[in-house]
Amino acid sequence: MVAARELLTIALPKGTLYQESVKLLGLAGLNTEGIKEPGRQLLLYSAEDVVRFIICRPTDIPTYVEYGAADLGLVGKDTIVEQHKDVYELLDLQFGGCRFVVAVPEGKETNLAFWNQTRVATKFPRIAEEFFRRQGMQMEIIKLHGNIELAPIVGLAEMIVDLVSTGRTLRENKLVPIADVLSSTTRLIANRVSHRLKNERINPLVERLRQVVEEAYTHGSH
Ligand SMILES: Nc1ncnc2c1ncn2[C@@H]1O[C@H](COP(=O)(O)OP(=O)(O)OP(=O)(O)O)[C@@H](O)[C@H]1O
Ligand SMILES: O=P(O)(O)OC[C@H]1O[C@H](OP(=O)(O)OP(=O)(O)O)[C@H](O)[C@@H]1O
Repeated sequence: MVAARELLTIALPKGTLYQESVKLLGLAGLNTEGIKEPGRQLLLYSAEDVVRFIICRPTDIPTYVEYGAADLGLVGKDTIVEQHKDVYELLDLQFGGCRFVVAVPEGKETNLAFWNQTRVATKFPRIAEEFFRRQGMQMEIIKLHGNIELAPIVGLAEMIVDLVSTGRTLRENKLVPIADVLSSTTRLIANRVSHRLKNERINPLVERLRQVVEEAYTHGSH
């Protein structure tokens, strides 16, 4: 008798990373028809694969995975570093690439050390704090939840630490990068217990994903 496959729960990030996450899982052999256009549904089930998908905010993915509400999750490295949750990072999926920079208004001093003991606005306070500690700088970190570029324009902070992808937002708000903080791509993370107990389900999927990513990378589709 063939043993029934254990249910695998995968947390997917809403937003920027969603479509590419679904595409990658599809290429790795999962039936993703039901999750391509999820509408307002937050929990979807693929009976064929014995997989359940949780659709949540990117910032919440490490929490779902740490507590085991999801066995696996796809999320940006930036979020993993910022959240510092106890999860196991399995694979670099190599899409959703972006970098974090320190930026100041155009025409202002570009030597980072000059800005010691000033205010920096960011959505990622831990990433910023660790960066400035390594630089030997003491900054007042102001946590915001979005539209970070506004802060130096209206005098809330002297500088920002924020994500740059195309560079358009910085340019349109007349800000220039003066230091690199972190590079980020999407990672596959696992709950530590699931990784041990559900290895028969997780390992083959990880291997298929690894092949898909390697092929995509070799053929330059990312
Ligand atoms: N141009 C980009 N803008 C935003 N995020 C990007 C971009 N390029 C890649 N990313 C990656 O996508 C992740 C999620 O970004 P997204 O904007 O979809 O979420 P969010 O609205 O910031 O969600 P939350 O508020 O839950 O963090 C980022 O943490 C980053 O790893
Ligand atoms: O270099 P670009 O391609 O212009 O992308 C960078 C922008 O994208 C992100 O913002 P997002 O749209 O996620 O909104 P937010 O500011 O509310 O986080 C980030 O915070 C920048 O503002």
